[in-house]
Amino acid sequence: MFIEPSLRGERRGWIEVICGSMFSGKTEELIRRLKRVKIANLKVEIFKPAVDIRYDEINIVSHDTNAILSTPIDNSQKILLLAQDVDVIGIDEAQFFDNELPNVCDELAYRGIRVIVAGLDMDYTGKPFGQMPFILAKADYVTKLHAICVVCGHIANYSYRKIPNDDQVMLGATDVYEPRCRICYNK
Ligand SMILES: Nc1ncnc2c1ncn2[C@@H]1O[C@H](COP(=O)(O)OP(=O)(O)O)[C@@H](O)[C@H]1O
Ligand SMILES: Cc1cn([C@H]2C[C@H](O)[C@@H](COP(=O)(O)O)O2)c(=O)[nH]c1=O
Ligand SMILES: [Zn+2]
Repeated sequence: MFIEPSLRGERRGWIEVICGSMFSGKTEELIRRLKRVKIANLKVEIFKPAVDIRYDEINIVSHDTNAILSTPIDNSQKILLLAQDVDVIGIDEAQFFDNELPNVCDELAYRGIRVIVAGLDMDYTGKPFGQMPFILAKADYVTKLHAICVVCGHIANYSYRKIPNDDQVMLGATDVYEPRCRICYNK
């Protein structure tokens, strides 16, 4: 389990990334960390891409229906504007953000802010998704989570798309995707 360094005392920012396949628990882990931030009475702002309306337009919602309030935004630069006087920033579904997100995360960390980013490391074809590889490269801490393969029960790190559609972005949950291990994904 990730144990957070203290934000008390000398002000130092950093970037944490939570990645993995769909259903691996990224959103639950993000919510867990953000709830602890609130318990510590630190000031937090939480963002998600406005396109992510799968379960809710405003809240971040996990597959297990855990939820936390967020601000939907259509441009990563808005995070810099809205991050005045905060201690911690949370960002979900980072793979959907624009190319500036890695620089935005860097800038926030240099301002002394703890930045927690959750997102898919790979798309349904197994390719790195959006800006995630660049944020992973810049991260101070990386947590890679795994789902359970629905075919064989081993750990899964691929998101298998069940529906024929070549678009990289296709919102959905169990209606469209299932987590699979390396072997079952390639069958
Ligand atoms: N095949 C699976 N493997 C693991 N968890 C699953 C699976 N199918 C459904 N779940 C549920 O998904 C939850 C994780 O949801 P969530 O945090 O939203 O994941 P992610 O953000 O990585 O897609 C688990 O706690 C579990 O209840
Ligand atoms: C693999 C893959 C996923 N998506 C979409 C499907 C969901 O709406 C999100 C991922 O949500 P989760 O919190 O990780 O379960 O991304 C996509 O658009 N393209 C893909 O290749
Ligand atoms: Zn498998």
